[in-house]
Amino acid sequence: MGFMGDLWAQLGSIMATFLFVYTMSERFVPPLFLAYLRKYTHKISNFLYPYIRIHFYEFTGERFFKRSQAFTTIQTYLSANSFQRAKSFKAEVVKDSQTPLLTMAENEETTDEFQGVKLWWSSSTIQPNQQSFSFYPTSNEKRFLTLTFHKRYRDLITGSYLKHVLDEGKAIALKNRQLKLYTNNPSSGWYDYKSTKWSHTIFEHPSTFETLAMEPKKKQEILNDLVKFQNGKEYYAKIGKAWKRGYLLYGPPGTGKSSMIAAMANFLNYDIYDLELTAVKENAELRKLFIETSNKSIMVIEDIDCSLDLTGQRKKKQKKDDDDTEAKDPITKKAEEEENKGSKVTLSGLLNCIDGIWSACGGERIIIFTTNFVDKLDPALIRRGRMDKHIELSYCCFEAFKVLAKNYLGVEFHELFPKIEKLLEETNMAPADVAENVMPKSIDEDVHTCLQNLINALELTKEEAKKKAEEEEKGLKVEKEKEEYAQQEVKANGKSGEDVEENGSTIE
Ligand SMILES: Nc1ncnc2c1ncn2[C@@H]1O[C@H](COP(=O)(O)OP(=O)(O)OP(=O)(O)O)[C@@H](O)[C@H]1O
Ligand SMILES: [Mg+2]
Repeated sequence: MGFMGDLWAQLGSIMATFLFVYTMSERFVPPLFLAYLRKYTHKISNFLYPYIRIHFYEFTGERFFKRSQAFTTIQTYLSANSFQRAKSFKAEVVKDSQTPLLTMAENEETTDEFQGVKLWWSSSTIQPNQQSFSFYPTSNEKRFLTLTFHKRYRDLITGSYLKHVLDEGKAIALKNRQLKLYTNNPSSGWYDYKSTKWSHTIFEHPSTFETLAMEPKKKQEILNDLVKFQNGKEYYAKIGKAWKRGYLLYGPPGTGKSSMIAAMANFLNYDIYDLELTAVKENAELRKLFIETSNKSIMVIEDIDCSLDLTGQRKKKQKKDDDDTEAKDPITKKAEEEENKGSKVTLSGLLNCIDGIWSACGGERIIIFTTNFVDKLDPALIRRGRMDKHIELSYCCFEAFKVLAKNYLGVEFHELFPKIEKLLEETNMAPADVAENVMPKSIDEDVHTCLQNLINALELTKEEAKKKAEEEEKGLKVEKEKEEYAQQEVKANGKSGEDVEENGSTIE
């Protein structure tokens, strides 16, 4: 840093002298001669300052909306490589609160070497023009990193070195990567350029595919699918398809849909974006949210059937058009206006984000919908190509129970297993309920007691289901009888009616 600082100070005064001479000459020297002078001034300044500088800003894009990935990656690279040379760092705690991650502090400089070539990196901040004085740092500071190198190495640096920095930075980031769980912020707070559309917290869900209770064959199939997707960069490029995949998880409550999403994130090492659709006001906002997501991520829309009236919206609109001609009373009108004030995200807006042109910004993304009622969804939403794989998570089978027994009780076999197997075949119980029944409730409960608790619960559920079925059958029987009775009455009345008519005509 000392070397560069001195060099620039000397160069500064030489440049100032040149500028002075140049300005004076503009007044007294003829234009032709001035053109020559300009050419040589440029050559001399190039000779005296033969360095190239490249700036990497923290926020890029129009109006600096988007956080630059290059900035973050370079920062990661520098934090790993400049520890010996820079003197001032900012510390940030990462994975499992082990050693903190150090990034170069503002206005700090460090050197790097690549294939025998020396380069300089510095970090700087531009303070915004402020009207009022404040003791506190402002949130509108613009940070950037500057790379300085001799122009002789232009090709080497812009070609190989920058690629090396970005690749290595990415690899380090992946190693230190801590999964994040993002949720969308209400759009009312989006308008500060630095404020983000997503808030995040550290994602530390313990669910994995080992702890997930389901048929081993089905589990393996899903794992294979995920691995194929993750390694499919070239394949997707070859077939001309955006590198993304949609999963629809459906099944009754407590069958492991959310647990499976967590297991997928842990398996793939992807962040989760939990999209709360009801907080999104319109399609344009939805698009902005999709753009702000990063690669290697899973976008989740839970309970899609409840999030929005996506299924009914098109029908409703049609109906509304029909109704428009009719006059509406003020109360109905007001209720409709209130309804429209909420989310205006439409089915086509959502479909457009999933597989329209917007989905092409970035790859390696998974989108997951969950629902308890698959039949309620619009077929357009879940057709293959959008939701490529439909996964049904169902009631607990014996294979799934064995996973739970191993996880919760540490047993792979027990004399009560055959009885449980039989009961599970005859009963519908969600894995969440099986898990709850199997879990020891106190330190005195041993494996046998826990399994017996499950058997009791299964027998109770079986009994209840039997009663319910009987009642339903009874209800159906009564309904049928009523219907038959009504039909007989109609028949009888019809006959007597005919008689009356006949009689009537005879009387006449
Ligand atoms: N297949 C499963 N394997 C392991 N644990 C499970 C499974 N299903 C449910 N559980 C347990 O039950 C709890 C609830 O499950 P989860 O939240 O994944 O269900 P869900 O299908 O998302 O339910 P909902 O439809 O109500 O959102 C989990 O915390 C987990 O402990
Ligand atoms: Mg769930």
